[in-house]
Amino acid sequence: MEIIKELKNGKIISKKIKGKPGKVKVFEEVLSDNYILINNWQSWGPTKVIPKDFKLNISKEFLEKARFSPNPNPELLLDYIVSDYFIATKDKLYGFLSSKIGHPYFLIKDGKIEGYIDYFEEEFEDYIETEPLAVLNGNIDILLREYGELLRDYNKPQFKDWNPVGWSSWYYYFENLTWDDVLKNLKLAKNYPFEVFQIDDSWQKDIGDWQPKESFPSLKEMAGTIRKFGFVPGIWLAPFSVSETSSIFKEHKDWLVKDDAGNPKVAYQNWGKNIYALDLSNPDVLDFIETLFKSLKDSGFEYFKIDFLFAGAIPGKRYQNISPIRAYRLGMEKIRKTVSDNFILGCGAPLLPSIGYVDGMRIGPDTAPYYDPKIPDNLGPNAYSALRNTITRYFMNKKLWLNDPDCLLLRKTETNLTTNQKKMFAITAGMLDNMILVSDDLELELDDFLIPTALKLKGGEYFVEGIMDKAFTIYTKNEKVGEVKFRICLETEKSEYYPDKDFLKGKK
Ligand SMILES: OC[C@@]12C[C@@H]1[C@H](Oc1cc(F)cc(F)c1)[C@H](O)[C@@H](O)[C@H]2O
Repeated sequence: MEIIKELKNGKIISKKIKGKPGKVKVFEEVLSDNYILINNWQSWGPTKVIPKDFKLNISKEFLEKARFSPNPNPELLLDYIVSDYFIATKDKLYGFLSSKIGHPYFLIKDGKIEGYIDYFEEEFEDYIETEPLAVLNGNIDILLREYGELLRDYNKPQFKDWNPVGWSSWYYYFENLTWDDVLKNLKLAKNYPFEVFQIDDSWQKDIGDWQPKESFPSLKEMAGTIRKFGFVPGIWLAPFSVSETSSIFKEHKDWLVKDDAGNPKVAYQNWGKNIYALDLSNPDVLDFIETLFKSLKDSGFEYFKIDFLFAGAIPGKRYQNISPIRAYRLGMEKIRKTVSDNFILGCGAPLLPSIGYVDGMRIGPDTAPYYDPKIPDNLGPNAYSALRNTITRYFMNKKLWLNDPDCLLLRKTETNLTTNQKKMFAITAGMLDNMILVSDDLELELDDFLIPTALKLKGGEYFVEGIMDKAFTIYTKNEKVGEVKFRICLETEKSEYYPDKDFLKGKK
């Protein structure tokens, strides 16, 4: 039985289901255009415009390593154009309003847009209402903003109104960060308007063994030192991931998501290892998560970048026969409750299932010291695709969470980024009121005029026009700069801003 709620420019559809529905088809409509805006389920995946006959060219080798990173049903990517949560054309938007139990997605099949919700193996004794689907008609630029409002109003997320500015170690030091590097950058960071100083992947014994490795001090000393320099102590971890070499893997295989044969299931490969997923439906695992975050908080950390979160939502056998999405949200709820007054940045995270559990959300692939529109979207690092997602997912900002576009890389050496590419990123992130994080060795010479440039543009009302065109026009209005318009073409790297303002040109 279908439930329909009429809107001024469309409708919201849901239905009642029970039993073991598995993959439920809830919608289909002839595809009325040659170009579609598609979306990926998690932080690092693309939101982008493609022709309707686009070939994803996802290889089996890629899927062997990435596993569930690109999709909870990765095999679909071999045969179809898949779009998670929402899909659009220039005058229609089809968008699910939640992913609390099922995973909603679209396939392009035989010239049609088909909408599905995957409830995996979960069984429902009583009727449940399906994840609602909004079907909207109008100009896509307006519809995206409206979809963001519908998502906000349906999910009603609470998140901090603190829009952090800070430093992160990853994009210069990667896993080679030493404690001396931390101390050096802490001293230099005092010359910048940073509030947060975040240590990224490098400090830990192993993925799953969240104690400092020998060359780092205790967690208490790490956080205390950062605080002593006047910054909010931030730390990275991948809380739902367990590496094959970790003590958890050796001692608690019962805590892991299993395959049909009852063996631990590889969620993805990284760090040269097989990485497994914690079963968040298991009360003992939730106790582990609570103890972990309580100890990080008690050590003095106040900002948590929680990464590779998709691992918590992989399909497989669990302690309770609930959907992977429901299990994931149990884990996220536990983290949110344990560090409720601290800042949580989601990363590598399934987007809709994370609404309400994070304060900030990485909304694009990793940035990189290169900008290349020709690199195919494989969730890999690229300043071009990070900037593209910053624009195409702008409508989520300050409705669902604070958008984290990933870090500004401002160094003039050890990079292939031009000042113009850095400027495009900084101006866009500022105008769209995103989190502003820098990741460089602060001892290097930086195009650091872009930090006050971005900060001056923040805090306003904003809108993006031309989301499906070759060039975007970003509008911002705030009391510091008045009204600024920024026309940007990512492929040609041509951009113009109106009115011409000195601070945009590198004059302090
Ligand atoms: O291990 C630390 C690290 C790299 C990981 C993560 O970025 C990734 C992004 C990917 F697409 C794939 C992957 F394996 C990692 C995350 O997005 C980065 O910011 C940084 O924290």
